Amino acid sequence: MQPELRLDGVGRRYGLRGPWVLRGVDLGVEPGSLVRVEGANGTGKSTLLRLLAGIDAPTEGRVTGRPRTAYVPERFPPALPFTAARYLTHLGTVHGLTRRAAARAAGEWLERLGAAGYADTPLTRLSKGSSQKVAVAQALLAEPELLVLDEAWTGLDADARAELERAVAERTGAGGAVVFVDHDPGRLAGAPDAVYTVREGTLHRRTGPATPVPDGPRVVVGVQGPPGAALPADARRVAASAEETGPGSHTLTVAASHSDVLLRTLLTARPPWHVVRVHTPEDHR
Ligand SMILES: Nc1ncnc2c1ncn2[C@@H]1O[C@H](COP(=O)(O)OP(=O)(O)OP(=O)(O)O)[C@@H](O)[C@H]1O
Repeated sequence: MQPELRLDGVGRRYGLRGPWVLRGVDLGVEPGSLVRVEGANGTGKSTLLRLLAGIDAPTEGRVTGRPRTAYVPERFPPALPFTAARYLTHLGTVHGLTRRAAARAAGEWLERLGAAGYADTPLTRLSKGSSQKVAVAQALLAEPELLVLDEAWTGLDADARAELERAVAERTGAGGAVVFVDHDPGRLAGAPDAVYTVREGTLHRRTGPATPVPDGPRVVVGVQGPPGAALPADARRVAASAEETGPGSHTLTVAASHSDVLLRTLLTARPPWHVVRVHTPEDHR
């Protein structure tokens, strides 16, 4: 069973006498949960994410229950003498994959993110967007139990952004936790289990409805689950509404921008759900 990562009384300041950036942070990240972190510029979001990712240690307080963690930093260091594929394969082996499995996973993720054409390009010659795809791929390679994403969507093209949203749904669907910061308030809107704001040097849990599901076009999805199975929690969160229409049959309404994430969540559920029908609300009448 995957451990729950916990921060208790955590504080961080830089330098012996630097001001406290964060103090008194108590936070648990449950397996399978999606957590959004918000806050104004320079409030300490990246500091918190580095602590969660385990690449920085708190000045005070305790971090316990570290799961297998992967991290997409705000700035990815590309100045390494490797091609994208060799770099990712190497990192895959560092994460515990065999060389063969790492090479396969590297190829699959470059393909999914639309960067297969850059597999043999040295990291130093990649554009900013392609570098970001490598940064995302290195974090997803080994199916981490905790995925920490610091502005990971920034610089990606629309297809890769959608692919990363699907990857997040897959991780949480598989029981992993995902913590993310993103400047777009609509990112994964409606999906997070918890939203925290970094303000005045500490963390505040946002109560009330999480980020509202955006207005705009909707899609209606008819699904049939395995006998007796409850609708997967991730699907329930992404959907704007869900209605049980018969034994195992549900009709879900979802923002069109989130329909891909919803479908992927259902199709990758274990056991998978059968998508019976996808249509617009107008067709439904
Ligand atoms: N390595 C460091 N050394 C010294 N000070 C740092 C370091 N990293 C962050 N800080 C300081 O800590 C504070 C919080 O920075 P942090 O990058 O965590 O905030 P943020 O909310 O992620 O900001 P942004 O939204 O601009 O990315 C800032 O005052 C920053 O200057």
